[in-house]
Amino acid sequence: MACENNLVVKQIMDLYSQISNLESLKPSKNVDTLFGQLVSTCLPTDTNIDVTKIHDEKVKDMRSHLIKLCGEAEGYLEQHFSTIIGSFEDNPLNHLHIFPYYNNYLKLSKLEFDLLAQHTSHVPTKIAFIGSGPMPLTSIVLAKFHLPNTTIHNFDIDSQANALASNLVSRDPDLSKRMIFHTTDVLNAKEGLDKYDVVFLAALVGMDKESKVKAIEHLEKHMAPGAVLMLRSAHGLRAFLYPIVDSCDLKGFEVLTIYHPSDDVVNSVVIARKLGGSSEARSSQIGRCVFMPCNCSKVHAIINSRGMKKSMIEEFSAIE
Ligand SMILES: C[S@@+](CC[C@H](N)C(=O)[O-])C[C@H]1O[C@@H](n2cnc3c(N)ncnc32)[C@H](O)[C@@H]1O
Repeated sequence: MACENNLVVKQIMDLYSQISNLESLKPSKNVDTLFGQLVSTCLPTDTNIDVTKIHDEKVKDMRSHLIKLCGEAEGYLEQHFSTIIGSFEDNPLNHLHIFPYYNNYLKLSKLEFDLLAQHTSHVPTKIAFIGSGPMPLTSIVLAKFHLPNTTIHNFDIDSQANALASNLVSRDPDLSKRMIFHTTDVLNAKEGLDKYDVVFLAALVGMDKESKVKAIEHLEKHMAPGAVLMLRSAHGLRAFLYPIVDSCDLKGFEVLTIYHPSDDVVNSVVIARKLGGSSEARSSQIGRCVFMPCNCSKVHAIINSRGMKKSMIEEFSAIE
């Protein structure tokens, strides 16, 4: 059936035409309602929509523009709430729950931490988060709840995002010391990238395939062999909201796991290891781990077995 005749795709296209006609994407009742409807329309995972198999140019063009609009709106939303939360007299980190998607970040960061723990034998001392934003919630949640002795270096192209973000953590006795901010385009971050055990690449860094692959190639060039790259991708209808990262985009890396949540965590998580690391680093993996999509944030590591239902797992191999 032609994709644009698909009822859900028609609903997404209708929401897209309303969103693309908005005067501004800054938070307002109308903007919040439309994006709330868009997210709930794209959340179901029981559809057979595969955006990579859409040939209808109109739908493909709509998707690439919609991803950009979502990214722009997400930036404004973070700016808006970071300004409010940062204005509290006491420690702003006591008020993070005011951010509408705070619970999603609690679940996404727990999922990413669980995946990291499945594939590494030691606690990372230094992490880089590329594209941290005005509300660097991934870094804050990881530092506060999962990695109490890790320093997180946050990179963002936007100096205002970093100013808002550093204000959020400035009055926290612990995170003010463990959260460092750098203003730079990821493509200009060279020296020092080989000092990180783990590098996260935000979903909004590289909003189309070409720029995503460019960022990944840059990181592959400058990361340490054996270091872990955590990326965010999308699957099914959710790929109308965020770009997809495929295994074939990760040349120079060994893709360890691609995990597609089936709850309200929108992003899929991709974890890969830069080739050339020590055998010790590789042996710290527990085989070719694959994960079954599940609602709970506890990730079930299942050693790959050919008998697994293909549709629920993706097998990985090193990409030279
Ligand atoms: C809105 S944040 C989302 C991340 C989210 N705050 C988190 O904690 O997971 C994404 C950020 O990526 C930044 N960004 C986009 N392209 C970038 C690039 N090429 N280099 C560095 N930062 C970039 C944007 O300025 C934006 O602030």
